[in-house]
Amino acid sequence: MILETQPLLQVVALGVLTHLYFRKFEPTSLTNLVSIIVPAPLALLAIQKVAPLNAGQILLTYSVFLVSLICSIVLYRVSPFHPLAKYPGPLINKITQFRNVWVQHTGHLHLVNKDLHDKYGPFVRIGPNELSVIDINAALAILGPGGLGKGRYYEARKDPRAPGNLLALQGQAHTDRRRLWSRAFTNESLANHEDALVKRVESLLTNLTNVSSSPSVDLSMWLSLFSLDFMGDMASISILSQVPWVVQTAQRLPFLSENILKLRQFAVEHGTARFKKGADKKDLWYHLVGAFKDHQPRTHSFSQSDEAGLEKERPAVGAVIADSALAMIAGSDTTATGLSNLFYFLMSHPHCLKRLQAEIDDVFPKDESPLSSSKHSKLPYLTACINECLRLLPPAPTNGPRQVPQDSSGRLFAGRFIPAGTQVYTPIYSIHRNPEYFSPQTDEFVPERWLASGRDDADQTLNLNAFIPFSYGQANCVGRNLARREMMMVASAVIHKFDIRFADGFKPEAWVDQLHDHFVTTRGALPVILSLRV
Ligand code: HEM
Repeated sequence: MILETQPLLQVVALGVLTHLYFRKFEPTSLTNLVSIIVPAPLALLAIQKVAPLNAGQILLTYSVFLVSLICSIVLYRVSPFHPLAKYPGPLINKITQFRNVWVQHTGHLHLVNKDLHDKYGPFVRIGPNELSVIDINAALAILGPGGLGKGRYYEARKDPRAPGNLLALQGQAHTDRRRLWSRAFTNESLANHEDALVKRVESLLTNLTNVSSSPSVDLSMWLSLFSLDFMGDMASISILSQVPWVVQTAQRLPFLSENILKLRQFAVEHGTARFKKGADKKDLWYHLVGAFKDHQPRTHSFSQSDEAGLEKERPAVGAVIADSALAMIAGSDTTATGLSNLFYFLMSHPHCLKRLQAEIDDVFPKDESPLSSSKHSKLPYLTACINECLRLLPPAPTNGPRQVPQDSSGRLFAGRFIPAGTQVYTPIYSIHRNPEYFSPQTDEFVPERWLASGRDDADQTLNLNAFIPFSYGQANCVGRNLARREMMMVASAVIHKFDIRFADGFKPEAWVDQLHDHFVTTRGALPVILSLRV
């Protein structure tokens, strides 16, 4: 025997003790983890004074230690003593996060999640310390005022070298930064953004007209270019669509990938230039930085701003640049996905497209420009189509999780106790496809369900509270009104100007197959044929 029974039992005990320690002080980084796991068995061997020590003994000690640590963790996670034990879910998910990591990598998280809810019900344990909740009362209480804040999911996505953007901030810091963002999306501010929006929609129409003689036009790509350019206008970062990797980044978006770092660098360069130049329009940047009263270019270097004097604390330049980069990603890709999905649904349902085109023609007769938000309220069927599209294919399908504070005694939501430290997902895709909230034809594109005239049937269910494509509560989508305005304007303008159908040979199912959930949705090509209307 290379080690006696008693010393081996001590190694087993060390494995179990290490697990107990991890339960109280969860390692937050690999360095943290390794700095405990590597020295602990060596320290024990030193205490045991095993001599002479050889490689076999060290190997055995480490193996026994790791096996005991892992067994202790696994047994605890599946035991009735685990605080989430009463929640149903697949055994593998209770034991490890690795399955989720893999599923997330494949881009099918939203689909797998929906299957789990279909099988296990509205509360599912999807990870050792993770719950997914589609009971809308509980979900709204979790996301809404007095609910839960963001947790370790967002921490892990922060770049330690850069200041946090709005998405990554929590608590008072989030509230303070959000106040600046909100000013950029009031009705008055939206009216100020109208010119920039109209200009970009016009250039989209020109570009589509130029390529409309081709046998196939990738509409998804053109919508990406449009939304990137428009967000570039808003965030004061110009000529985005002429930089190919920016488009690639927006279309693929793995967090903090090489392209994201390049994007940040790009944002820093352009943001710094804008900062020096000053503001001549009231775009998003203007609100994040603060207004320049005199519209004069700056002649000296600033590290901080807020000349409007609306804030007690001036926002730091680095934070404004970080938020600017966030706007380009959060604001462009999501809207382009929403619009692409809308066209996909309309082309798949020609009778809906026909009805919509009639509505648009009615509101904007032949010689009238459709580029006016003031008439959007006269387009109820378009609003219904957009709602239905955002319901069936929400561009942020899983939504970011919230977390019960680690140092709390747990929280109660809709009568269900959720223990401290639990990360809670409120997956939008699964909520929107729950027949309890939307039926009949839950999985079908039926815009009529959103119209009062289509809801005569007493068997129809439309739970407006359960419609949360922009999430809900204090950290919901701050740009939602702008996103809707963009979608309304682009859709009405394109449908007003073109007849549109899938390109020959394109299989529409391929569109949905290529939608991947990577926090926001990534997508493939949408080949269409455009014919100018006479
Ligand atoms: C159809 C288009 C859009 C959809 C479906 C969408 C959806 C969402 C969702 C679900 C969230 C919550 C994420 C979370 O809690 O983890 C969010 C947050 C956010 N969205 Fe959007 N979004 C869209 C367009 C926009 C636009 C145009 C902007 C403008 C810049 C924008 C800026 C943001 C920002 C800054 C946040 C973070 C808010 C915060 O943490 O307080 N989004 N969006």
